[in-house]
Amino acid sequence: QLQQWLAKLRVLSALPHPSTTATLTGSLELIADRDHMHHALGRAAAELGGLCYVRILWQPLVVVTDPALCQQLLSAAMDLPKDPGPYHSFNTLTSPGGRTPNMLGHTASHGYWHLVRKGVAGAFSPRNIRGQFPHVLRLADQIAGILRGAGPAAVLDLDNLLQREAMDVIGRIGFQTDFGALEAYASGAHGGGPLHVASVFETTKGAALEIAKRWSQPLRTRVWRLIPDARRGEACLRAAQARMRALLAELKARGPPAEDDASIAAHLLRIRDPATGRPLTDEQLAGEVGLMFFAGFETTGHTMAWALFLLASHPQAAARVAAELDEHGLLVMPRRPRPRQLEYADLSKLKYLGQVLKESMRLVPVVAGGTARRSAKELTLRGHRIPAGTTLIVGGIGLHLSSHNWERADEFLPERWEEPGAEYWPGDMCPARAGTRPEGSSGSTGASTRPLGGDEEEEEGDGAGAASASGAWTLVDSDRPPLRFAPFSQGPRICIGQHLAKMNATATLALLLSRFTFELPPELRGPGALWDLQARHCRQQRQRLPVAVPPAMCNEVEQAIGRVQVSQVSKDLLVVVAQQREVEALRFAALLQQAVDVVGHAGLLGMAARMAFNRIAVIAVLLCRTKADCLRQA
Ligand code: HEM
Repeated sequence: QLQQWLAKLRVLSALPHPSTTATLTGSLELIADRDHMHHALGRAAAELGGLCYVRILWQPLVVVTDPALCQQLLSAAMDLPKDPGPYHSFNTLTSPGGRTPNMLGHTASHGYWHLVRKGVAGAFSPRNIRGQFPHVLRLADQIAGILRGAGPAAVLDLDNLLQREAMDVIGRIGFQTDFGALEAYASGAHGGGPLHVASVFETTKGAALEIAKRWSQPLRTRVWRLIPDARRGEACLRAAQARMRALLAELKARGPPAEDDASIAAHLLRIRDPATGRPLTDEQLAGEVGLMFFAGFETTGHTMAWALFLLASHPQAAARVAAELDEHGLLVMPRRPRPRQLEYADLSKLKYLGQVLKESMRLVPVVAGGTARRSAKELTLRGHRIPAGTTLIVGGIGLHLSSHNWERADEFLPERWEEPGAEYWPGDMCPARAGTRPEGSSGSTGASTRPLGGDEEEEEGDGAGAASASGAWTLVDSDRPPLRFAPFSQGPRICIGQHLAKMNATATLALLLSRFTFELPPELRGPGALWDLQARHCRQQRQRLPVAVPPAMCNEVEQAIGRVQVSQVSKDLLVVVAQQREVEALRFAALLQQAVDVVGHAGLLGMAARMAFNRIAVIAVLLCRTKADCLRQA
């Protein structure tokens, strides 16, 4: 095995790779700094090109951000299976031990996956999503009520609120169930924060966070019994699985779904295996119920939070959104205190808001890791050999932030979307197509570019390579120009919830931005602010309303603060550091704590390690302070 592994590394090292690959850790630093991971991966893609090789610890990865290769690898024609490794932990969200893979984690794009994908496609059709618009509006209105009710002096966590809203939307549309996540917030049942009270939202967040930690800490799954934080994470996972089973029991207790029931649950319960006529087993159903729930709420919530953050840091763009809302009679103004109600048809008319949403999804794609694939056969890509069994990371953040794919790649420029076909790789950047710039949006078949709110044709499924209304498969048109914008991925395994996510995000942002303006505190303005920790201020029209939004993408602060709270070590000090953006100290302390947790719970040196940790954490914090007033607080 060692020989095979070394041989694989030798073959892969013919690909462009980072010059600073350490013998033991490889290029770990690329992902170790999670707050700046976006920049690091974007830079790596720009430096190394669209096809490169990186090793993270012992794991060799081929990272593909060349749009033409991404299109080819993710096409239905190529049918490249998913790599089971990265998806295993996601399966554990919905099934004990990850034994029953859900649709997302199914490696092959046929058989079970095809059955389920086709079976639920109707629930996500544009017509069905359009019918759910009033529910979304009601929930968005509930957030507005919370912002208003909190008053000008309150500090709110917008990212948390928006995730709650997305969760309630899925509860309503998916399962005709009220998860009450926003209600819990409004009634104060959320306690001191997302890690404290075991409501549906907190349990689910805790479970999702545990999965994220398992991704970034490979040994965690093996030693979880030794780490109190991991034990708590495991408890959240089990609680989340139990909730999914309880939800399924509730759904089944309602009896067979009515004919006109268009919910995701009804679609799942109607699925029959064509060969045996049997429905999905309870294990499979619980997995799919859980998947819909998990895949949709954090992604959509964070996406909305990032759009608000970017607008808050780009007042000119925010002013253009306000002008557009005003033009459509939707903006709250002194002369128009009660504007007309937002309608579904407005969503496609709010062109600039759509551009803002696209640009923030380009700049901060919440599924930053793209999709992981693994070929059973050796592949040849751009003349390079890729040995069988190599993990390929396709698309994701590098696709969106590489200067090979975009001009001024890391700037927030909603205006770039005014150009028709901006989502396609232009001919002059694309070696294989020099001079063949795509002709505007008319040729668009990319599902992620589909307009909202118009009179769309009914579409069962998802565009490129998706199941059509008849269930037949359309192959990706090989003449289609490659996409350089794919926040929902592409090909047959493209996100099934994209229409729902876009409708929810556009409607919620339109409603909130028609009533509030969001503003950053002065210390967070400036070019580097996007990539730093965020404590935000939001201004209600004519009155100040500070709102704190934690970093949506990586949960770094949430994790770090969570750990600090767990051990009661220097908690206040570290929270102050987090607020002041001295991330390094926080990360250092969190790392130390992880080490201490392992040692401490092995029963050896526990006390001594903890005492040492206290001291080192305090020193680290003091060393990292830059401002005199923070020193005083410390
Ligand atoms: C802004 C919000 C969202 C983003 C950015 C997003 C992104 C993605 C991406 C990139 C994938 C492919 C992942 C991979 O191949 O590893 C995916 C798959 C998936 N998403 Fe989403 N998603 C969002 C919202 C939703 C919602 C609201 C739902 C459902 C309620 C959902 C359900 C799914 C499912 C079931 C899959 C698996 C599809 C398959 O394998 O056939 N997503 N999503």
